Amino acid sequence: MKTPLVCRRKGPLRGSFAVPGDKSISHRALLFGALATSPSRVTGLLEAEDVHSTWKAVEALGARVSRDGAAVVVEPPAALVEPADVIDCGNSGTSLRLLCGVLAAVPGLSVLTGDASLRRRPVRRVLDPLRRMGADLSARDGDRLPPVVVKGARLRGATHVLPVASAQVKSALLLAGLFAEGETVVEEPAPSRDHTERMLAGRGVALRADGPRVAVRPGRPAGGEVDVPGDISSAAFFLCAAAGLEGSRVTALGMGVNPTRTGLLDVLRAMGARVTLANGRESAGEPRADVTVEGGALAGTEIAGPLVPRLIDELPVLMVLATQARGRTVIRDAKELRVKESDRLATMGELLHRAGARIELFDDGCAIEGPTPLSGVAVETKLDHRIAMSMAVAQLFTRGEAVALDDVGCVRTSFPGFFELLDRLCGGER
Ligand SMILES: O=C(O)C1=C[C@@H](OP(=O)(O)O)[C@@H](O)[C@H](O)C1
Ligand SMILES: C=C(OP(=O)(O)O)C(=O)O
Repeated sequence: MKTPLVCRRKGPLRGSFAVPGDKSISHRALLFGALATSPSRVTGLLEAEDVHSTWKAVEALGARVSRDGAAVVVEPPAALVEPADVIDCGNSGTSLRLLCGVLAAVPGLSVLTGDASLRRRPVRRVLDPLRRMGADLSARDGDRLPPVVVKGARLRGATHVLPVASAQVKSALLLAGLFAEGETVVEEPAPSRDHTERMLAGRGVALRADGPRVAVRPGRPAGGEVDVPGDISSAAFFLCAAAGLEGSRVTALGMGVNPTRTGLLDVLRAMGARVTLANGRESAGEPRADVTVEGGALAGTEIAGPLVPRLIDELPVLMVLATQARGRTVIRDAKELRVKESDRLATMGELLHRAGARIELFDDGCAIEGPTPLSGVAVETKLDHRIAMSMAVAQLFTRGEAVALDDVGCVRTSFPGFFELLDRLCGGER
């Protein structure tokens, strides 16, 4: 039995912080580096368990990944090789799904698995469209769940119309398209994060993106330099905490502000928070800025439609913030939350309800009526880092009561320094 972590911090939050590297871009920097025609040099890589899963996977496929001071160097093999063992993706859905697209074309047999959480997450969404390209994949429970077994095959391009917006599915298909004969087209119902498109196009791959439709032709990316911007999905916990706590002012330095990821900033503004961007710049095809959020009175808002893929991972902490806003916040079109590291709608719904929030759950979202003070709760984190961090933020909105987390190790998947940073921004008060 693990010792629970009891959160007793108090706001307001003040200060600036360097945001840890973007997880999505870090995965891609390693994986695309392994497919490249020359070495890549990555700075600002997120050092967290999910990214280390991709790191180990590309090594198993023949890439050499080494440290050079603060940089990570990826030396690609002449061609990817059959892995000698099962590839363990740990808790990382991005690693597993993107690798399906690559391994579909690697000669030999590969097996992808993960922890108990990842082995409950759906894979048919990548298996079915990859099969239409000639790929040979199968999975447990009638092709529903990992482990996934892949036999490398000759692939042909295809046009895919995705039923849900998913950057992981889109990326897996575009990666398979690099090895396929002819053109591969992916169309989404709404644009999801476009880091794959930016990085591949920036490295000379023949890729055209036109709104929610992306087309790619076969080819290998060139190597190159990637300076990974800070992850808005990690900064979100502090930006939301600051927005809801009067007297707060925090600045996230060097945060990625790719428009396919900044739904959170739009929502904070719509709720009445003051959000300002300074020092805007671009590197490796990705915009970044220093983003300041100040706390104040908030109002409820609506989150639905194409906004949802632009903030999908921020919804658990936005649910916490909604409990502090005056009026009703409605979240719709977010059924995807049910197939993340945990069923995030059910998990957050139950936790916030127990903490005293007025919350009604729908199949694809929820309605939250605020403001309500929260009370302390015991949290089962269910191997879900975003639940742990969201509930640590929830504690800041209690009247000093503690939130107890059964497991804090899960934050290492995306944000190993989370609790230390929370302490610092809260002035060290516990
Ligand atoms: O492509 C990516 O890097 C990611 C895509 C999203 O998942 P879906 O593609 O399942 O929406 C997101 O939730 C995940 O954290 C990272
Ligand atoms: C859903 C997430 O990641 P993944 O799908 O890569 O496990 C996340 O980080 O919130």
